[in-house]
Amino acid sequence: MSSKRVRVTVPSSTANLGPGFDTLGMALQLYSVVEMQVSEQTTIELIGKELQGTPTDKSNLLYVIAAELFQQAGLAVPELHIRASSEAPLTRGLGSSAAAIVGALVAANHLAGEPFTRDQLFAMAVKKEGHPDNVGPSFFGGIIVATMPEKEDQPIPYICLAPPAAMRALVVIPDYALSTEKARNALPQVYSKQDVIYNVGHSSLLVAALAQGRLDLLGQAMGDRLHQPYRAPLVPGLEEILAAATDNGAVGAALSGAGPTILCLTASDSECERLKSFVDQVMRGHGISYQTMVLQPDEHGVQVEVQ
Ligand SMILES: Nc1ncnc2c1ncn2[C@@H]1O[C@H](COP(=O)(O)OP(=O)(O)O)[C@@H](O)[C@H]1O
Ligand SMILES: N[C@@H](CCOP(=O)(O)O)C(=O)O
Repeated sequence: MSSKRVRVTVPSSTANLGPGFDTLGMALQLYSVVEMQVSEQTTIELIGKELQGTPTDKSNLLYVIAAELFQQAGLAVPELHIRASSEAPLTRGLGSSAAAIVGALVAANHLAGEPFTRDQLFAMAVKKEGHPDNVGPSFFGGIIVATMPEKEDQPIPYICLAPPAAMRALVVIPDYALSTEKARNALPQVYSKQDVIYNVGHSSLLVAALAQGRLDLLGQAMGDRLHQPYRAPLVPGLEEILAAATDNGAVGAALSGAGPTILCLTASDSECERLKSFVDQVMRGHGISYQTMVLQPDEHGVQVEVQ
């Protein structure tokens, strides 16, 4: 077991990108940091306002995930000093839980002497989250197309695409929380054939458009009928922004992850000001306070430093 301190930096993610429910996601330059070191006693230090209210005992997600990794490696679970921070707000649809899981797995794997490969860690993270679209970008960076394997013991099949160079993400982050669990519970159990065909077509077109840098097609390709219509009642302003973002400077728009953050993609930084004033009008109309950030895609994924 290593006695060194490991520092892991993990990008946030915006999952689904509209029609790619549970299968598509993009990493963003908005980071979580997890530092971990074997210690005599477990202490969890959470830095910054975003992690306020998160447990600082052994029920903390970071500790739970690290402990599970040591157990799976056949090692005794050590006491740990964990220090963490998050630039992304939690429960907003920017993949904070996925980033925490990835950060804790990678840090603990390092302390344990690297018993697991990157693909095994990815599979462990996917098992925890239940879908690969937010943990994939946090691990690998860029745009990830992934699906669940046919059999449980098979590796997660994925492809990583480089985001189109000039593309920017304007994220509209409301000041209220919406847990992924609640937003998943809003979805139906069964879909019509037409809606399934609609999403297969849109998701396929979206992946091809992103691969070829065809930002002009995103507005159409980002249409979705599997989750956004059912989550819209939980996210005031979503319907209006999805309907008119492309008339106001965006090349496409979607609910980010399970929401309530709304993602607007633009072809350059210069389109963002016009888009911000449109978003402001919609959100004020609903009396929702929010913040916006203009983010570039992250292309590196998780980064490890041993100190
Ligand atoms: N750095 C962290 N440390 C501990 N728990 C975390 C951390 N980041 C996220 N979480 C947990 O993940 C939950 C948010 O997950 P979720 O509802 O899926 O929203 P998100 O869209 O932000 O991933 C938080 O309420 C918290 O329990
Ligand atoms: N496909 C999932 C993605 C959840 O992402 P998160 O960032 O909200 O955790 C879903 O839409 O439920």
